[in-house]
Amino acid sequence: MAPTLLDVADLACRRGGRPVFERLSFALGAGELLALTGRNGSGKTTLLRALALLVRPEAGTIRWQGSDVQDDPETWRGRLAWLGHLDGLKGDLTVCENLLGAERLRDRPAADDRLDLALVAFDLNALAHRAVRTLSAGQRRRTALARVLLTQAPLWLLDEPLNALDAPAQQAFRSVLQNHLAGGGLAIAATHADLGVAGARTFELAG
Ligand SMILES: Nc1ncnc2c1ncn2[C@@H]1O[C@H](COP(=O)(O)OP(=O)(O)OP(=O)(O)O)[C@@H](O)[C@H]1O
Repeated sequence: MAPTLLDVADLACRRGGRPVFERLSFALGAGELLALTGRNGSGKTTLLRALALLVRPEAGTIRWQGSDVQDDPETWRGRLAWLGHLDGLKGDLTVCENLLGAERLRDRPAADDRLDLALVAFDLNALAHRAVRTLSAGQRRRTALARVLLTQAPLWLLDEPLNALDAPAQQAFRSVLQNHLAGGGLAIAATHADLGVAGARTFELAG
């Protein structure tokens, strides 16, 4: 097993006043993928949101290389790429503008070659200058995944990444994810389907 980078210990979260999970612990190292499984409502999204500091845990710690991420939320957010249920894209902007805008927000303008690679990886070249509101659900999902790739963040948090993707797009996603892991990246993905990535570990939330 790779040395631990992300260490989650005794995490507990409540939503709407009800406990979702408690005493949840796991560790993840470079090159590892954790697939979060479990029934509807078992807490997969809640766990991803807690890791992204979008939901405040009731108890427990999230450490990156030994430091509590709550001590420096800004730096922690810079280490994450987030793909939610909703794609989080701006409908009036084009595919390219969405990708470049997200990187500008991170204060890391994307070089043209990295943008091209992200567009090619998800077969988006022909759609690059289309407004996102004119795209299909799968095309929007591919755009959101291209944005994840563009971040070059070490930890990817992905909520149902295969949603709306056709078979070629699912294959493109697998290959991008495998490259990310091979380069020492980490990923945590909530999923109801087999991600199809060899060596993935599974963490089942009991609900
Ligand atoms: N904003 C909210 N307010 C109150 N309760 C919430 C809220 N969001 C989620 N919950 C509750 O928290 C629990 C966990 O929800 P969560 O979305 O994390 O589950 P999930 O495993 O991702 O489900 P699914 O497989 O349906 O996507 C559920 O019981 C849900 O009803």
